[in-house]
Amino acid sequence: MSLVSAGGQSFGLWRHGSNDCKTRRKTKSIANAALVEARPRAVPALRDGSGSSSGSVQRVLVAGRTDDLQAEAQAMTRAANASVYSPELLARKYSSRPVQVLRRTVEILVALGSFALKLFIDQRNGVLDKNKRKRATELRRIFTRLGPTFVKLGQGLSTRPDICPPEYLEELSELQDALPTFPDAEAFACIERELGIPLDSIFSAISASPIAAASLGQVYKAQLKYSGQTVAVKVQRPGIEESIGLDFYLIRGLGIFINKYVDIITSDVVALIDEFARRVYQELNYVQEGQNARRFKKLYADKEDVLVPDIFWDYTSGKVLTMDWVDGVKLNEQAAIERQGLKVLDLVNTGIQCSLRQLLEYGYFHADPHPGNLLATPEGKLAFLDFGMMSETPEEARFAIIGHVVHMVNRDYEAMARDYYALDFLSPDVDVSPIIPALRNFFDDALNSTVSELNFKTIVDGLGAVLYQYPFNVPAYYALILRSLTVLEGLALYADPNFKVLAASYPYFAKRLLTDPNPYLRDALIELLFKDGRFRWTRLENLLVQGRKDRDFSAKEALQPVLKLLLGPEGEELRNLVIKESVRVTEAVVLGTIVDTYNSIPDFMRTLVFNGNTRGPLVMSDTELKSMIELRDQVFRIWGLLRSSENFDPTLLQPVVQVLQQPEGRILGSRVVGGITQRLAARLLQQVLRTPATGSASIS
Ligand SMILES: Nc1ncnc2c1ncn2[C@@H]1O[C@H](COP(=O)(O)OP(=O)(O)OP(=O)(O)O)[C@@H](O)[C@H]1O
Repeated sequence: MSLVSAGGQSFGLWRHGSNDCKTRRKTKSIANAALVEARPRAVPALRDGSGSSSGSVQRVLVAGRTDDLQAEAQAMTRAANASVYSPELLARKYSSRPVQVLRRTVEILVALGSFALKLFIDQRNGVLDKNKRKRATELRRIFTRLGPTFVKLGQGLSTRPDICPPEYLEELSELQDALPTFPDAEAFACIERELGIPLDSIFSAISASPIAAASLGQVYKAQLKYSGQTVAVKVQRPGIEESIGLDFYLIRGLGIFINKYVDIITSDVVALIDEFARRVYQELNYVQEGQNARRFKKLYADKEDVLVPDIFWDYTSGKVLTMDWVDGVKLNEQAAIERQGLKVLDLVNTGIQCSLRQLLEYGYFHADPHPGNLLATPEGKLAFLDFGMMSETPEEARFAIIGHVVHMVNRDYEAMARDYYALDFLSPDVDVSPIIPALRNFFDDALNSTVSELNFKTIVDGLGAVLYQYPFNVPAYYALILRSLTVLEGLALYADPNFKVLAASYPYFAKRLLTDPNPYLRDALIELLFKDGRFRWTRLENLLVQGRKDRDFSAKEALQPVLKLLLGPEGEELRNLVIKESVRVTEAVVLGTIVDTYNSIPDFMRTLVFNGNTRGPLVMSDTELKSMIELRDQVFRIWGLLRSSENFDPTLLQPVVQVLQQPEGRILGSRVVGGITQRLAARLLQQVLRTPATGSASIS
């Protein structure tokens, strides 16, 4: 999209702007004053400068931040009259406008009524399932025709597997950027009105038409006059508050009717509508969106492969948002990305890692990561756009989600079903027992290979199908999480049909499990590592192999939470398990060494030393010996994994030494030694007596 010069005398663009020359001259001085202050990126400019001392750079940083805060405060003042959702105000307003209300009611009823009629006919003809996809496409088109409220409603429904069948979820998730544009003249007039400055004072150039038109606004590319920086300017659709206000008034009326007369719907429909409307109104306040972007950037853009545009507060208001222009290609334009020498899968991986941190670490996440909002920059960074819809995962739910994945890996369906209380899916009075067989049915089939080989969408659809049949209430944040990851998986699958989101996420889960001191995660780790009183070394090895793939993995933190528990008052059960396991491992190491030594002796020496007996140094079945050697090798491999980690620190073992030094530990140590001695003594006795064992070990 070419830029049109906005500054020159010969320039005709201003015809669209303010017609009042006097007003323009008056506002120009305001503009100049504002421009002096408008330096959101002053810091890099100074860093490039003439080698100022670190002290002065610090002072400038602080000054830059203060300027930014002031500019943000001014933007907030400009947005002070942004509408907030008030059902009472809407009721007061529209009860006195019956014609307008009637016209829109008929429009909506005709569109949705004809759709409902088709569903009714499908049901009578027994083709409801067969026509699902077709009807879902029709519903998407109807929502697009009915305008922004319904596009938003459709976008919202597309995240609700508990309400919509999968075909509808898929179709409705395509409701993006689907609306027609509005006249540029109105957009430019809106910028001038909102910022109180003529367009030519702000921009030296601006695209003559929008580069994108989305549900609530359209976006222009422009160049800032004071600095020459290229920016994106999002301008809200004129009259949008009016149109969504009327729609919400009507939809709420329907909700009141449902609450009163439709008994099969037990949820409070009006409360759901109010919550949704509140979110949409929040999206209409672009200052709020700018603040979301700033918070998101602070939390996640510390990684060099993530980019979040900076906001230019001086040119931002409730209806105008000015931010850094991001040069990039949408993540679903794979050919264009590859032409730049970038790999889609690398970018998707960055997206997945960033999403996991959003969802499970800070709990503050981008709730609308559709492909249009994710760009690949020429430097290979993943840029996030559109911070209108953000959501938060409550802290308990973050841990419960990780636990749920662990239970899924373990195929512990009882625990999975119980998780739904912690996840707030089910109220505590609901009996989970009927859900367990449903979960088992689905996952036993789906998980017949390893979980990491499983398609994320298959799991989501399967869970969705289970949730759809039971009295679940999926909190909005959870539905949004699923959507975020499904979107990323969908993008990855274009590039590599074998890509698995779970496999890509597992290193993060493994790292969190191995290192997070949160008691819930520590217990989940213990649960994962011990089953039926046995330590599962394969699980630990797998976790370490996976965890090491995560960039933030620190070997010295691995297992620390569990080691600490070992010493604590709550660690009794764990201590017993550890003692048993220590005996097993020590025995494997000692006997393994004996076997190795035996094998290293030349045949003629063996005959001499063992007095003609070549059956081996131990009386043990093949299987027993094999599993013992496997255990020993596995323990060595795990040790090797830890030692070869970059930041391995021998003090890692300090807690173990501490355990052994403390009275509690000494008891533990003596119990270990006692256990080993007993086992070795038994072996020795067996050896001496040479009980003829079936299939005794042939060692080679
Ligand atoms: N900073 C930017 N740099 C480059 N392009 C941008 C920028 N911001 C927005 N765009 C373009 O404009 C499009 C619409 O922007 P955005 O998604 O923020 O609008 P919206 O009205 O909030 O959309 P939605 O319907 O998803 O809520 C984006 O998909 C992207 O193509």
